[in-house]
Amino acid sequence: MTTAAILVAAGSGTRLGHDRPKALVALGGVPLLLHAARALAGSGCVSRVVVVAPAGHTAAVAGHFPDGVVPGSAVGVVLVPGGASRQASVAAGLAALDDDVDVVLVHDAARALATPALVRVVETAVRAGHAAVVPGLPVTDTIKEVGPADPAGAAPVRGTVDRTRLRAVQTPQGFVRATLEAAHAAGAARASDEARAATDDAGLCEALGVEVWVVPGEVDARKVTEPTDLALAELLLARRV
Ligand SMILES: Nc1ccn([C@@H]2O[C@H](COP(=O)(O)OP(=O)(O)OP(=O)(O)O)[C@@H](O)[C@H]2O)c(=O)n1
Ligand SMILES: C[C@](O)(CO)[C@H](O)COP(=O)(O)O
Repeated sequence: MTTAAILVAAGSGTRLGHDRPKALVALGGVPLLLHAARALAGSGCVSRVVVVAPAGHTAAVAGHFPDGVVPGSAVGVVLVPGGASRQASVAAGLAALDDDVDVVLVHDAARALATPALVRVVETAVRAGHAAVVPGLPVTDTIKEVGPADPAGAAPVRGTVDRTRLRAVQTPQGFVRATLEAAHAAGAARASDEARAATDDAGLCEALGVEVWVVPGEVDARKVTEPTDLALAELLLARRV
């Protein structure tokens, strides 16, 4: 029984707007991807991490993992270059897993402050018998379904969704390896086109008819997408020390 993690870090970070790929942007002086890798290693349940690096930046990424391990741990790191979409990057990570791995956690470098405790909760739920597990939080805004927007950008409301039935899902997402591989194989045609690619791995499993389970997520696992998210992450990090 071996659990490995795929840490997807190959995105460009267009919405964050920095001069380097988002995963290499510093949070409290440490790159996002290193925060995320430390949480995976610190969970105690992850034996290896496959880091999916931005094309053209593999040397910079490797520099953060001297001796081929997550710093401060004995958890080995393998580096692979990413793809055109998040889905393609996860597929590249899947292809690099060792044969003994039976459970896979897929984690966004952009969710840098997800805690080791959350990693354990997800992994435990998979080991307990759920083939696909995602962390999620209740939605706090009222959600409207809308029609096409007019030229000024205003869109007509088509309805109000029952938010008690909704969850905003996070990573790490956990899977029985064979389930995740089957889901990626079935959805492979979508991976090269960002517009058609799955936005998360659980979605690929759902498309295959696999039941996906949600466990409680955490505020700290919020995704760094835009500059205000990075500012908020700095506050969350400062609160920890
Ligand atoms: N081709 C891609 C695209 C995304 N990701 C990773 O998937 C996670 C979630 O993606 P997102 O937050 O959307 O990152 P970016 O694609 O970099 O953001 P943007 O859309 O603003 O460019 C990130 O850790 C990102 O590095 C990846 O590995 N490969
Ligand atoms: C996987 C994810 O973080 C779950 O919420 C999310 O779907 C990533 O989406 P993005 O469009 O790649 O940021």
